[in-house]
Order: sequence, then structure tokens, then C-alpha cells
Amino acid sequence: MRPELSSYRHLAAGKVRELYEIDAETLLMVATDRISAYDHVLATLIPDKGRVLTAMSAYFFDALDVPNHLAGPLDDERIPAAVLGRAMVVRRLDMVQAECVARGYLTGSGMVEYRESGTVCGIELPDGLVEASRLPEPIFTPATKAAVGDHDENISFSRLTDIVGAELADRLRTATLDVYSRAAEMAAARGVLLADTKFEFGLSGGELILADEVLTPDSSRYWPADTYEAGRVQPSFDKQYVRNWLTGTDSGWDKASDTAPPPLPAEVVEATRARYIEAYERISGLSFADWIGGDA
Ligand SMILES: C[C@H](c1ccccc1)n1cc(-c2ncnc(N)c2C#N)cn1
Repeated sequence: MRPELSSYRHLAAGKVRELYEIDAETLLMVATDRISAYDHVLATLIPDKGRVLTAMSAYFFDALDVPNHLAGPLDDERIPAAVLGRAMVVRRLDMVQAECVARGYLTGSGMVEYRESGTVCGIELPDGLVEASRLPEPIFTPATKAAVGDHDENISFSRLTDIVGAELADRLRTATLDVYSRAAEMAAARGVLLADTKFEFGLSGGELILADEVLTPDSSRYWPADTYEAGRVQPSFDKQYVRNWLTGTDSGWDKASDTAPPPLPAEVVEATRARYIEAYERISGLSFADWIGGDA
């Protein structure tokens, strides 16, 4: 008999995720069907988003032979029925207080910084790069962890060294770039570009452990390879329908205003759900219909 979610102490809430305590050594990380866009958590849920993103993390944890924080199978008996398929039982770790970001392409905050200084996190880049340029090689661009709702702040490797020490900073950089490169190669083989991704690591007995969600569309930028063209903002593989509707005339919403976005129409919800499933199936080669949970 599976326990009720209410039997676990709620520890933390992210924009779209929840963290619960199972016991002193074990946590339950739950992915909700919430979606965020333009720094707002939308009022409309995307059915199965939590399950798709959990399936994506589970796929990569399995495919990448990197020590990770999973403490049980994705159908572990400790997972409540209400969140089966969108929750992971994980080891409680001493989390490294930095976001470990790898970038293979120039966009987002990296592009903003490059325009101002020709560098990203203190890393000098060639002249003449434009929005979505592929970088000569992937770069490690750490950031400090922001409070929920705030933006992470990009920091230099030297600053990271001040925060976590030189030895751990070097291990974080190596692990981040290694996992990014392998995942990017896997995705590219299936026609999807992994532009950048954010990892979180923890420590257990001095060992570096890959934690949090990994290589999901919420922690990464995925672009369709067949429409890739440097020099313009690329369409998000998963959120473009939402972005286009919110910034189009039908929504009546002004992105520059401080007002909450309106609810999404059913056709945008369904198209977005389908894109999340397509991303998972294309990248993993697995069928989402075979994933656990749902109809809980
Ligand atoms: C950012 C993320 C979070 C998720 C869900 C909701 C709010 C925050 N989070 C993960 C831990 C964490 N702490 C100890 N051991 C771990 N294995 C993990 C993990 N993963 C702390 N925060």
C-alpha cells in the first residue's frame, strides 16, 4: 500500500516542483504539471508535464553512468499513488551551493553578458558571435542559486573557487562539461540541439553526485535542429506555443506589464503537452505511453 503524500513533511517548493522528506536520509522530489513563462508560473496546468520531465530525468540518469542521487526505482513503493510517474525517491545530499551550467550555444543571459563584455562568466569568447551562435567549445558558466522567483547570477570560475574551493570547483567544471557533451551528442543524434543545461550536484562522503532534475526542458534549452539558424532567437522546443500565444494579440496580455498572464486556451495546452511528449520520445527513443503513473 503506497503512503499518502500528506504523510511526508513538505520541505521546499520551487516554481514547478515540490520537495518532501521521507526520512532523515531520503527525499521525495515531485514534478508538478505547472509551467512557467516570462518569469510567471501560469494558472493553467499542462497535463502530464510532470510525468514527462520525470521520465526524461530517469532516462538520462540511466543512460549516463554518472553517480546520481536516485535512491530507488521510479515505481518505488514509497512514492504516493497521486504522484507516481512524476516523483523520484532521492538520497538527501549536502548540496553544492552553485548552479552548474554548461553552454554549447550563446543565448539568454550569456548573450546579454557577451554583448556587454565579449565574455561570459569571465570566459573570453571570439568576436562576432550572434544570438544562438554555436560556441567553439562548450563552456562552464556557474551561477549562484537565486531565491524562488529571482534570477540566478552568473559568476566567474574564480568566484566559484572562492565559494566552494579550488578542488571542488574543478571537479564541478569537469563533471558539468562531460555530462553536457555526452547528452548533447545523444540529443543531436536524434535531431535535437541541447543549447545549454543546468545541473545541481551534491556531495556524499566526498563523492560528487548528480542531483536535482537532469536534462529536462525546464533545466535546459532544447532546439529543433532542422530549423536551427544562428542570428535569431531559436524557437523553444517545448514552450514556443505558450510564448507565441502569450505575446500574440489573442491573449490580451502585455509581457511588459506586471500583470499575471491569462489562462491558456485548450489548444495551446494540448499542443504544449504534445511537444513535451515529442521531446521525450525523440530524445529517449522510448514511448511515453509506456511510462508509469497517470490517471491517478
Ligand atoms: C532545487 C531543488 C528543489 C527541488 C524541488 C523543490 C524545491 C527545490 N532542491 C533539491 C535539493 C536536494 N537536497 C538534498 N538532497 C538532494 N538529493 C536534493 C536534490 N535534488 C534541495 N533543493
